[in-house]
Amino acid sequence: MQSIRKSVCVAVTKNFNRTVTVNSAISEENAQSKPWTSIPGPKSLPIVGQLHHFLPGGMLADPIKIPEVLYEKYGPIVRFDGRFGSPTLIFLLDAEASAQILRNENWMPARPGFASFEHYRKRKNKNKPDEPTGLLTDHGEAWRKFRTTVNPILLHTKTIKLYSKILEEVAEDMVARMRHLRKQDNSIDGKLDIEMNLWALESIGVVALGGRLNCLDPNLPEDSPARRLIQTVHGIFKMADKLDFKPSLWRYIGTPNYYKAMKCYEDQTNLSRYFINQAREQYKTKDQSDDEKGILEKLLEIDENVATIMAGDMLLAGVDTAANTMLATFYLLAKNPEKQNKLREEILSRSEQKPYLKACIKESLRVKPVVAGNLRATSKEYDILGYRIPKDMFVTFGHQFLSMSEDHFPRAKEYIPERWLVDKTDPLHYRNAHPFAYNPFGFGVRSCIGRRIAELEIETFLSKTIENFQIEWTGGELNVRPASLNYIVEPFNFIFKDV
Ligand code: HEM
Repeated sequence: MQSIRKSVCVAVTKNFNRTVTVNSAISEENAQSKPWTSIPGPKSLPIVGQLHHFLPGGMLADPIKIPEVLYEKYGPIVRFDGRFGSPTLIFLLDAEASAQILRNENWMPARPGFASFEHYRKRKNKNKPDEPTGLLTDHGEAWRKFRTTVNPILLHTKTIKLYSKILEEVAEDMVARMRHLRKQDNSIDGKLDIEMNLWALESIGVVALGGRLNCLDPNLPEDSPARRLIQTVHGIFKMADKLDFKPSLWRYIGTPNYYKAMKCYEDQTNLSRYFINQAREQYKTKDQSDDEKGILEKLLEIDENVATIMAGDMLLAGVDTAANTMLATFYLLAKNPEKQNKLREEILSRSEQKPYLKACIKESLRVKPVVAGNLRATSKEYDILGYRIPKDMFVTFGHQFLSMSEDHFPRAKEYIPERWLVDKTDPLHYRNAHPFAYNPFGFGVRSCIGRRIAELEIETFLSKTIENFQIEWTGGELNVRPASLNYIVEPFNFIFKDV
């Protein structure tokens, strides 16, 4: 008899029987579980596969409703067949089943999702195949080695705290810029998403490179490197969606989108190198003690290549994520003026601790997370919810669906920062939810390395905004365009009144 490592969970949610078993080998007991090909999912047609469901009139035409529609129709596990090189995906909408895979994949987790970017970086490295390409695109031992090098510096609280003052200056400059852009009716002239991108790039720029990029200069030209870098960041997430998830023939032939993507990746690499080289020139004139040294300086002392790649990846991963979280938080506070007033009271009290501020941001990431789901490629076979999932299968965890579910968070659709503060006797207490129902920064050793940085940036800027402006929303629902990230799009019906 084989020795089998196994954990089993049985529960009933809605009408679906749930069983989760994780095995390194299949036992007689769970040989009953069905093959992954029997997992229910939208019907495939010859050639087009499941594409027609996403077209106007199709059941998945509204991207925001996809998880709800899938859950109602198929239950907590759904299969999407791959076509033309796009991977087959198993969509998990169950917290316990997600926990089973994420916990078991936590030794050296593989997060697919940037295959075409990885292809670009590996092709660029073809004469040095052993060189790393970075946390977003490396897997296995290469990823582990890179992450082990950067973790002690990027996750060091004292190092992150070094940036508090300069991030406050960035926030003050952004508030001044918003005042400058305000029209007579207190709305902002121009596109608020671009403005938030400029703030996010300036903020992550000071952390990644140790100096100001001057993105908030009122005379910043339209073709400035900062604005071009922002465009390439949007491009990378857009291309990941088009080439790496949707059906595309780029793996077999050079499609027009393939060439577009390669150009975008090249531009992003060159633009971030431009900023990194500028920062390195400035270091030459600085004489700093070890305590004052920032992330780039410390990484440069360890490994020049790792330092350059990490700085570039921060300028990539830290822009759209922080900008869209900011926009979502503005909206939720504008729609909930009593919460906004409570937050302002805490900020104006000048108290050192700001629990309500932190709770407001946590709640925004629950209600309107910028990353709706996460991904892993399985490193072994699993028995999940009665199905056998093979090794190397792509599994998506629908974390936004779970964090908005009444099964985990009472009054789930409401914005209630208090749920992160009340004690455990209160039904709203966040710990009543399954721990894997709320994962906005991912899970485990592969979770977001920029989490503390993002939190500090957002807390600093949100404080300054709420201190200076009463934010209102003048109508309609907020428009969210889900893609690789949840993008908040026009119209931006915000009013920023002086407090
Ligand atoms: C609100 C802001 C942000 C959110 C919600 C967010 C969310 C995430 C999520 C969900 C992941 C995947 C984790 C996993 O696979 O388990 C991730 C990975 C990552 N994030 Fe963030 N992120 C944010 C901001 C940032 C910032 C500011 C940086 C810059 C340092 C950053 C850098 C990264 C990197 C480099 C990875 C890949 C980590 C790895 O694979 O080892 N993120 N982020």
